Amino acid sequence: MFLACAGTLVLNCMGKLINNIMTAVFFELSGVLPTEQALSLLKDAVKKTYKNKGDAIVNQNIKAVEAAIEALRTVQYDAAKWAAIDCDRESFYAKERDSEPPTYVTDVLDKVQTMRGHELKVSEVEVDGCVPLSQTRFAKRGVAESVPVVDMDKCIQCNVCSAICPHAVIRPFLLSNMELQKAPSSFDARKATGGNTYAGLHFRIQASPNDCTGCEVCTNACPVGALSMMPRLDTLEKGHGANWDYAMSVPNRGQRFDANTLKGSQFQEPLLEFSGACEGCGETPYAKLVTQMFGKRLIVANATGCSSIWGGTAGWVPYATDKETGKGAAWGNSLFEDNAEYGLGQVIHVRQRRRQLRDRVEAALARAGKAMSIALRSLLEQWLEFGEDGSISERLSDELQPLLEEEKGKAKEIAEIVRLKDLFTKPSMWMFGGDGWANDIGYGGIDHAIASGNNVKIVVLDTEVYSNTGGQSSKSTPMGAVAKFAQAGRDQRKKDLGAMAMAYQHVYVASVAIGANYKQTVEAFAEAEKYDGPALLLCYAPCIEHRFFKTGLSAMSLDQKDAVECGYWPLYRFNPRLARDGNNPFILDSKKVTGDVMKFLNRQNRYAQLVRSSPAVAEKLQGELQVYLKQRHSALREKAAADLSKEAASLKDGLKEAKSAAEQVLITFGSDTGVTEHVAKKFAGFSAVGGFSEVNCRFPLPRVCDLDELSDIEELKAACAGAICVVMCSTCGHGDFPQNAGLFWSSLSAQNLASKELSGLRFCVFGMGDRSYADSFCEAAKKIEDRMRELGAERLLDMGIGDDRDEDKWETGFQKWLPKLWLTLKASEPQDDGRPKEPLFEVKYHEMAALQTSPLVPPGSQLLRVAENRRLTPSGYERDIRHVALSLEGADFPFDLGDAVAIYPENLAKEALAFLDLDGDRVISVKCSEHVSERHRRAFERRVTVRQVLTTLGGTK
Ligand SMILES: Cc1cc2nc3c(=O)[nH]c(=O)nc-3n(C[C@H](O)[C@H](O)[C@H](O)COP(=O)(O)O)c2cc1C
Repeated sequence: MFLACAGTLVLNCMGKLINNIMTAVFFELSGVLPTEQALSLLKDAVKKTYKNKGDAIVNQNIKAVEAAIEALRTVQYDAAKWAAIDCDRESFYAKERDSEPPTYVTDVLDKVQTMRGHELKVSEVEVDGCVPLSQTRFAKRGVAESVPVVDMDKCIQCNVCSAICPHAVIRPFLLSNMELQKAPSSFDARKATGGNTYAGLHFRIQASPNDCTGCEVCTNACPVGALSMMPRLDTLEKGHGANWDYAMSVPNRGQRFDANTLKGSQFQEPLLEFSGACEGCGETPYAKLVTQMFGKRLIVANATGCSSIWGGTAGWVPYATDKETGKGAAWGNSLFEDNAEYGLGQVIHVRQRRRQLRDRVEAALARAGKAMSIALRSLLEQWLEFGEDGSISERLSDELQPLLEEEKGKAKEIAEIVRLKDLFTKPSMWMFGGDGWANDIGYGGIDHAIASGNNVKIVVLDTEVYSNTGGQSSKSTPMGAVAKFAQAGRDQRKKDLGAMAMAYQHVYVASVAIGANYKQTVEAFAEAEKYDGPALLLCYAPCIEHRFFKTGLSAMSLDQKDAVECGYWPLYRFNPRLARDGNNPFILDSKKVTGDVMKFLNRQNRYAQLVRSSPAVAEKLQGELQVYLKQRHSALREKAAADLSKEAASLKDGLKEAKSAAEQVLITFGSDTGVTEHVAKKFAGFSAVGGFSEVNCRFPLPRVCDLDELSDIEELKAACAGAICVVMCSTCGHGDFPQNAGLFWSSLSAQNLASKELSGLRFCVFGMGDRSYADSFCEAAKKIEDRMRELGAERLLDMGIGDDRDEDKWETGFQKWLPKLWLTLKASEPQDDGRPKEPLFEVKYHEMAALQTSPLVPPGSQLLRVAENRRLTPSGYERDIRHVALSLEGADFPFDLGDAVAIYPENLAKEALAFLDLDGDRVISVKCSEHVSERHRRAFERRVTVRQVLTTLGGTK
């Protein structure tokens, strides 16, 4: 006789009760105690353990104990064969691996995994405490009962499922035509949407059945219900394992996209994957996001706590290296009480060594500049200038490494630089830890680190309790919650770490909840990294210790949303940089409280159990908590407005007369290649001639944002309250929405919106397009206008149209529409007062030899070779019609029917140089003002020659 059928029981529905099921089975089979006595003791233990969770949970566990014994069945087996089974990796789990693992996995981890750890030799284990990365991708635990499967007909390609997945097991993939043709038959993909950057690509969401934990977080977070759960074994049968393996073999195209956006970040390879965190963990999505945004130059100092356990469980390490470049996150763990000092030490160490490198580079250029090749000299000079920008430094470092290696023998000064070459890339240095670390045990260190003004970036994964050690209360545990050491409900307010850090005034602080607002989270991480100084990110992380009724952590993202909506968890960003420019540094991102706090609290047993055990205490503490939350929200609202009103006092005075009749305006744009964005900003510039402190400002400074920033309908309504909304939108693809308007359109077109959802909202639309796209001419703008009207919004003005085919392109239609718009806004037309405006570009000359110039290509594009350029019309004929053939040789350039190729003509620089009397070989660097678009700014990330600017960048301004 052998084991029981408890496995069937587990699969049938009792997976979450596995502990008690297996304990019951153990006593029955082992005979340690008479079964009846053992079961009676076990049931007593169940009652004691779960009494605070309520009768339903107690009864469920007792039922599981009884059912386990009833489900026991005898299985006949051959004892000799059983004893001879070789529990090695081939027969165990390795068959699921899609590629050959490194020797550390086969020689060390597999032995541990298959209970042969005793065979390990000391020499096989790393002696210095370092272990190789990227191990978990070979673990293939296959623990989920069910895993998510996508319905590509419903998927809107928003990448939310991937962003919220705690284990990086569900990801978006982009494939070329050829790659799609080679894909397995069940690999269902759709044309990638979102504008030019996606041209010719196909999109699919795919989960890895053998890495997924089955938490269902993604299924619940999907805004359109495109994901459903399917038994794992069925998905394997239907080819989803093969789909995943195939998707992973396709080149990653992340470099085409901006990692500092929600959608773009999810196309970057996550360098934290398949960790052993609890299913539905609320912490890991934040750490994973950091690896996607900055992973290739990331250094993490991790405090002890959950994040050090899922982050570095010996020996399966979930931090990984990038498959293509081998670069990845460097991660180290220190104690609770000294992690901030550990991280600060690293920051200071790197800063000092980089200063040393800078000195050496300067010395080498001064003393050995002549010995160097022009290319090396120019790259070193560029590094001196741009090396403090993380991503530019990474690119320069890649270009520098081979040259330094080649030329290190030329002079001892060059050889000295080589010793520090790992520091050409500016690392992105972060500290991770939980609320116990940040608020209690490590607080002294954190305070010291942020007060020092150093560039420390601190992520607090706030589960509001010591999760890893079993749920002890921390200073972050809110009033009224039950935790160990606070069994009668915590009677103190949660420590306001954010307020304490903001009091310093020089610390960037953000409070985020990824499932509530993905965009705000990504923005906060991007701003924190960019900020030259300390940053503190408070991240709301639902945890098993919150003990959610019914849903468990499957509703992790929805819980975050509810927490924000009811005012339990505020979303804000405090950016001292804004104050330097005279603006209010505090932005409250969760302006409105709409949800019910009590409903939110009562879904979690940490609050509900107090209601059962001590109703009077619960009423008192939860009442006080509600009062506090209200007070805090109004204080945050005031903070967001009050400072501004101070800053704006002069503006208001000046505005009194001039703009008393003028309307507030919100300008929002959808733009693919930047033209509409330019028009929107130009219009905003007209509106606020001279800027914020200018008395002649024509009406209150308008907010300008892209449409996706308003993709939450509530946000749209709030932003338009009391203002006129001017929507400017182009059409791309063939009737598609621009890439920064797709999410907006998904929300606006949702069928579940009330018929008068937008009543009271006043708006007008300016569409940009090309009438040669006859049937889809300005389709996106038209759709927006129709839908807003359908939802009860009031259109104030007929749609304006900017047509590429008009004489002055969009300008023709815009100039006709503009006077009507001024009238609508009750504002006089702007007069050019002739005063100088803030310069858009600042140009600096450099005394250096000519640069080796490669053609400048607009970001997101690839350069193709012109294979043929032949005039088709006779030379005397007025029209110059040509046959141009482009070579696709060696380009990762999937090409689909209907896609577009842009030809960027070169200016005749010779004439321009002569006209402007400039030396084309002079080297310049260009600093762009904030009003220059990101796209154009990126063109000036490196030094260029005057000729280059006039030849290829002439269209920039
Ligand atoms: C690849 C591509 C596809 C386009 N598709 C359309 C279209 O379907 N309908 C339309 O009216 N205009 C279309 N246009 C024209 C653009 O809307 C127009 O050039 C506009 O000024 C671009 O503005 P933007 O840079 O802000 O996106 C397309 C342009 C490109 C480059």
